[in-house]
Amino acid sequence: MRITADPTRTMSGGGSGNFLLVPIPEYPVLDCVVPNKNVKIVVLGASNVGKTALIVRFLTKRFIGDYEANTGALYSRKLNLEGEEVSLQVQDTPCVALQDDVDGLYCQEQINRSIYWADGYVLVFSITDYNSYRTIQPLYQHVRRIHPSGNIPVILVGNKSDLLRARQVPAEEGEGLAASLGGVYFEASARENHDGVHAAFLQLCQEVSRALGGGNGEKRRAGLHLARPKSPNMQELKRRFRQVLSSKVKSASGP
Ligand SMILES: Nc1nc2c(ncn2[C@@H]2O[C@H](COP(=O)(O)OP(=O)(O)OP(=O)(O)O)[C@@H](O)[C@H]2O)c(=O)[nH]1
Repeated sequence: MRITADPTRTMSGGGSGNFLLVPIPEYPVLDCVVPNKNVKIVVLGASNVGKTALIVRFLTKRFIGDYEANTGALYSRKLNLEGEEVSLQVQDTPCVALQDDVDGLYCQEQINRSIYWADGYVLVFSITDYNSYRTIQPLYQHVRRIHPSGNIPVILVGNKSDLLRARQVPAEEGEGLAASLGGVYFEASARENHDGVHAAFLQLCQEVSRALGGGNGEKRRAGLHLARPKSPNMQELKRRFRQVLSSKVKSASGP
């Protein structure tokens, strides 16, 4: 099935250029009128750390206060990376949790599929929640088990940096952990700052794009044609658009 952008679902964010937030076409991706390089990233972390808020902030430049617990929406937009236009897909995921009784991680099958599907990983914890920080190392090991060989482009995001007084994770611990994972550490606030969030996602997108090399379309793993993760919930997407648009109208008509 080929899906072109529906104007009612397309937004032009000031300065964000070429903005698209549309359902991902079923297949074949290469039939679509989109750039021939496809950057696929997945956002992972414990409950309530701000995964959805970070994605929405990156894609819309907005912070929308409350979200329903997410079931894993997939977002798409075009992005200009170092002069090259690429198609970016960002997969939101339900939370992961540490298991108390065993040395491991509770991770839904849906998340495993997203990890397998993705080329780059945003690992998120909240600087106000040490337990969310503790999930990162096992989470990274989990990603490694799914991709046992090769380079894993990863960034570590300590979110909620606006809540400094509630900080439980020192910045040095975040930096140290990121270094041990071979990634860069970003402290960000989805609530208060678009630039930090943008810088973090951009760093990962560039890394993935370089790893994909010459833009010849989908990276294949061992020749497999991988199923993409679950389709986005259209009602949920429409609801978020209504939220964004109504806040736009409010801010335009405000004092
Ligand atoms: N103060 C502050 N609150 C934030 C920030 N980012 C997200 N939040 C809030 O944290 C709560 C959780 O945000 P979500 O984006 O739903 O977090 P999530 O990780 O997707 O949550 P799950 O659906 O449980 O996996 C919401 O109430 C957000 O408004 C931030 O940077 N600062």
